[in-house]
Amino acid sequence: MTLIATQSLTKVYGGRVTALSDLTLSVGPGVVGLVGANGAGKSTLIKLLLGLLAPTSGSLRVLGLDPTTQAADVRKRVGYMPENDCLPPELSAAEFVTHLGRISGLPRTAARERASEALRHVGLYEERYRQIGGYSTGMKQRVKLAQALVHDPDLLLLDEPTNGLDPAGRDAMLNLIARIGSEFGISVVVCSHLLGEVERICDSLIAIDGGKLLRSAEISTMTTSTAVLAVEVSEGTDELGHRLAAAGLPPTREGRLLLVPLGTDPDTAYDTVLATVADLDLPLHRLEQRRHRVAELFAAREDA
Ligand SMILES: Nc1ncnc2c1ncn2[C@@H]1O[C@H](COP(=O)(O)OP(=O)(O)OP(=O)(O)O)[C@@H](O)[C@H]1O
Repeated sequence: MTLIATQSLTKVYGGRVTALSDLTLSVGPGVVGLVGANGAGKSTLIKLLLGLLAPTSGSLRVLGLDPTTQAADVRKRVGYMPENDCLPPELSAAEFVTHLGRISGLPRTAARERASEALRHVGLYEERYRQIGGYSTGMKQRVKLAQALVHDPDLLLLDEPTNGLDPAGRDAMLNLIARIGSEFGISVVVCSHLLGEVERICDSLIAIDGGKLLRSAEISTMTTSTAVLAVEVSEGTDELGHRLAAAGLPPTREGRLLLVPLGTDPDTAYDTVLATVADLDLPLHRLEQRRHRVAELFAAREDA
């Protein structure tokens, strides 16, 4: 099932600044990380998906709808958490989220109930009648998340939800987003300039750079295909390296470790390593499987 599809999507601001260039991508259900450096074009893409901006050229679909001509329908089914602080300090969270529920078309009582529910989900139920102006940054981010959830959307677009949070606050926010994805079955696109931060909660990643698609893939395929076996022997490291290379498993050296690519048949590779160590009668000190972190894969690609 495709939730978001873009075809050669291009956005040029004021005839001069190309924010997105010929972007073609397809997003399925789950928690999807949209990562890229500041200025990569993430916010622009989100605004196009919501119909807040019109593309310069190309086309896009969100839940099968065209945001350029069906923006109101898109926004009924999509929740949006903007990057910037946009909260009225004098209102309570309950008033504000109820108000946005009303704007989304909910009747008064339903809006109030849904607002309480959304604020409960984000952990602000107890504090919901306090003025937002007195909230911490973490609490304000949660109010922004609650207002995106109030109308029970099918898809959430979250623009830098961890902005301004300390490490503990970032962790809590990411856990909350992961929970929304798994418990409520809502698909989530979460924008971040910190790849290492979002990768742990995402099912797939889309990386953009300078408005162009860098890479789009499921996290599992990115990590498993590049797993390595780290082998450390107390002596005979060079000899073991040569023998493994001759056996079709050329390792790379990292200090005292040999990193052996496990490739597409990890069981056979594992057996070959063990057999070679035994054959050479070397004292095996360490043998562990390592997964690359996704950030390392992107870095490796950029170096290539
Ligand atoms: N309204 C605008 N007018 C002109 N240029 C713009 C406008 N909005 C964004 N840009 C430019 O478009 C490019 C992409 O910006 P965008 O905000 O989409 O990136 P981003 O990846 O979301 O970055 P950030 O995380 O810093 O917001 C940048 O060069 C930015 O300066």
